[in-house]
Amino acid sequence: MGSSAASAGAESGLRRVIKVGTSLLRGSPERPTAAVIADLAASFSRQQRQGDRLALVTSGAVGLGCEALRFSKRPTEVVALQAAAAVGQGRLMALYQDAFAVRGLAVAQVLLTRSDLASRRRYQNACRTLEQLLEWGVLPVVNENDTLATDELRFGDNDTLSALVAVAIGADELVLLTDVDRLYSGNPRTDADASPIEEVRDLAELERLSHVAEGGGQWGTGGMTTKLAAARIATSSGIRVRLADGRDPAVLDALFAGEKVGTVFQPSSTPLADRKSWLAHALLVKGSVRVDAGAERALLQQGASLLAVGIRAVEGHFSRRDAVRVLASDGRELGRGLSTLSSEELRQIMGLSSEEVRRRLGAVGDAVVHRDQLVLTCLAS
Ligand SMILES: Nc1ncnc2c1ncn2[C@@H]1O[C@H](COP(=O)(O)OP(=O)(O)O)[C@@H](O)[C@H]1O
Ligand SMILES: N[C@@H](CCC(=O)OP(=O)(O)O)C(=O)O
Repeated sequence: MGSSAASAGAESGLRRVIKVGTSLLRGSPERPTAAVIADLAASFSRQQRQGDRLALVTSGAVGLGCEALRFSKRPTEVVALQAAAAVGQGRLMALYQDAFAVRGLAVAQVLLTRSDLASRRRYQNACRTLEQLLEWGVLPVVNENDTLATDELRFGDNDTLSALVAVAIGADELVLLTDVDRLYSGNPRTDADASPIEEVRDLAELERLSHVAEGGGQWGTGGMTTKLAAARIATSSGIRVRLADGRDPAVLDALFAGEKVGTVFQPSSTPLADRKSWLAHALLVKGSVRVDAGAERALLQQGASLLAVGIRAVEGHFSRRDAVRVLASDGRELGRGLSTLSSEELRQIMGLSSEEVRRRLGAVGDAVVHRDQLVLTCLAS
């Protein structure tokens, strides 16, 4: 995020986002939820004193709601999940408030929906609020606004949300705490031969590993699949990701001390800038445009804007300023960006020269997707 970069420069410590999954926050008879949170508070307060700026992304609203309602398993209907989250979110915050107060730390509830982050104005607003909390030394405790998020606009899991929060605050590191000690070559619960993976060096290696990820347990939602998606978002934005076992109360201190635990995903050496990262990851894509070989060359080799003359097909229904995928003629994704024209307008003018476009549509700019509003996702490494 623009403003965070400047203020982050003056800090002595690191900016870190720690995501705590449902699998941990459900607790166990030996280590109930309150004990998990008390351990987090102890580690957080030590690290804040070292100069780090920390934000927490927490799951657990549905899990704690289900516990309060004495449900034996997670409901599957969205409305029941939303109502359970409404029961659990207040309980979750009360636990954080109490445990962090013991350590002298104030906490702030931040509830976000996917559409908040997909609108640039609301995204920047959220960034500013998070920045203010960090400056005050107050811990943002972020969760998805489960009760309000509509089905098609839900993250559902908090892994993706945590990566976007890490991008939003200009974090150096994203820590994913879960109930498995690291990434394996297969789900260790079902595959006895799965071998541990300690380091994922770049995005190409991450892509090659995508097949190893499976879903999670009874209470977690995304499993390893969404953790790898989160790692892709964060590392392509220059943020190191560490996946570690939150069942171990000493794990955060070890991570903060720089010890090798869990799996580390190294950040890209050519990270996307803030705006491009937002275009690549936060947007809700409404449709796509397919371009010819000449347009593909102009976009990839010259960094040009996309003009109507290179568009061969338009898919979906979208309005001016909506996000679209830019596809090669064979369907490969080249990039994502904001379209200056609606799908209906584009269908009238695709393949036409800029002069002809103006004759038909009046005073519109040459670029259908301006290069400043376009990120070439196919070049990310
Ligand atoms: N390749 C893999 N390596 C490690 N864990 C995996 C893998 N594939 C699937 N998993 C599962 O992912 C689970 C963690 O995800 P999840 O239950 O969603 O946790 P959380 O609630 O912390 O997000 C682990 O318990 C493990 O069973
Ligand atoms: N927002 C939801 C989180 C959903 C969830 O289970 O996420 P995760 O811990 O990533 O599997 C909640 O608070 O229950």
